[in-house]
Amino acid sequence: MKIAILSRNPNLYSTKRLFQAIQEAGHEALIINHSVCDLIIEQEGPSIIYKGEKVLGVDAIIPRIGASVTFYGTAVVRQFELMGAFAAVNSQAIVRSRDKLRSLQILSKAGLGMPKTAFTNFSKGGEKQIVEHVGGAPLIIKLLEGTQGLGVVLAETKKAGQSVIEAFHGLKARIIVQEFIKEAKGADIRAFVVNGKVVGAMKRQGAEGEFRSNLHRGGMATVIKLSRAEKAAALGAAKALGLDVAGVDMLQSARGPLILEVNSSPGLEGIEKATGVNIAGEIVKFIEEKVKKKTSTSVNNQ
Ligand SMILES: Nc1ncnc2c1ncn2[C@@H]1O[C@H](COP(=O)(O)OP(=O)(O)OP(=O)(O)O)[C@@H](O)[C@H]1O
Ligand SMILES: [Mg+2]
Ligand SMILES: [Mg+2]
Repeated sequence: MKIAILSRNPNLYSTKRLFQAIQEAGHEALIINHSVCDLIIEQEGPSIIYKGEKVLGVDAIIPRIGASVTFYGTAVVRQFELMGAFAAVNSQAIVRSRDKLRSLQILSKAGLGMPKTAFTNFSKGGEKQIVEHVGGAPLIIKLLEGTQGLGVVLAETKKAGQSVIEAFHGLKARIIVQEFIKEAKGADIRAFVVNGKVVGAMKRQGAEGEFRSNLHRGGMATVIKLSRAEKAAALGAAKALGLDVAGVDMLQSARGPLILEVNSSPGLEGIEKATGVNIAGEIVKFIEEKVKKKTSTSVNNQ
């Protein structure tokens, strides 16, 4: 099988590990920088030109699309899908998961727990009311498309909350406002889901005095065994968003696990190092299973 990793940086831990896992399983591995692919769309069918040559014979792709290139990256994933390649993460699901608001709407419809969240259309003068919607202070304000913990603010008082909302809206930045989950104590849980199974889980504890647990913000990761409810929440979230490979972030609260967000290109370094699990290998196994099934159904249908 020929499996391509869509990644802009071949030196990233995740890219290197996936490359290695593909080769270890006896397949041909290649890395394609999606940001410099040209997409050709014509009557004879879709094709991709990469470094001056037509991309041919790719059986499956593993998209690793950074948040800043979601639009172009997902167009490339879609093109591969149209060309018949199996995508470990579906293009529509990536788009869905990138929008925090849309994801939370879908997760709430699926009956999953989450911090109470409010969204408003730059309402001038309505800041006080938004703060009340989520139960007053302390509260969390986040940019809709932030990542690595940047653009997440904790407001300790109602007044501070209102000013931050005003400031973001003044800059025309879209935000969500959320109840602050105190019991989480600056920690969150990352469950790594592959093909309807939790293949690894870690708890990330924020640095001293930091409410954000992101590893990029100095958080520390340790392996954790999930409760039954946490496992069910992680699997439910990945399923609701249509992601076969996902990093589900949850907070532990007095009312059970609360989903924060679901990542469609979750990093492998933190989770593999914390758990010792060969997560890259699990992703390759999943692809093998899907592509085999696809080939056998097409034979059966002939
Ligand atoms: N409602 C909340 N209550 C308590 N802590 C929170 C809340 N929301 C976020 N946090 C903390 O802040 C961190 C960053 O928030 P979140 O994951 O939503 O942002 P992000 O910038 O998208 O991060 P990522 O890099 O994981 O995409 C969380 O991991 C968690 O530790
Ligand atoms: Mg995020
Ligand atoms: Mg997060």
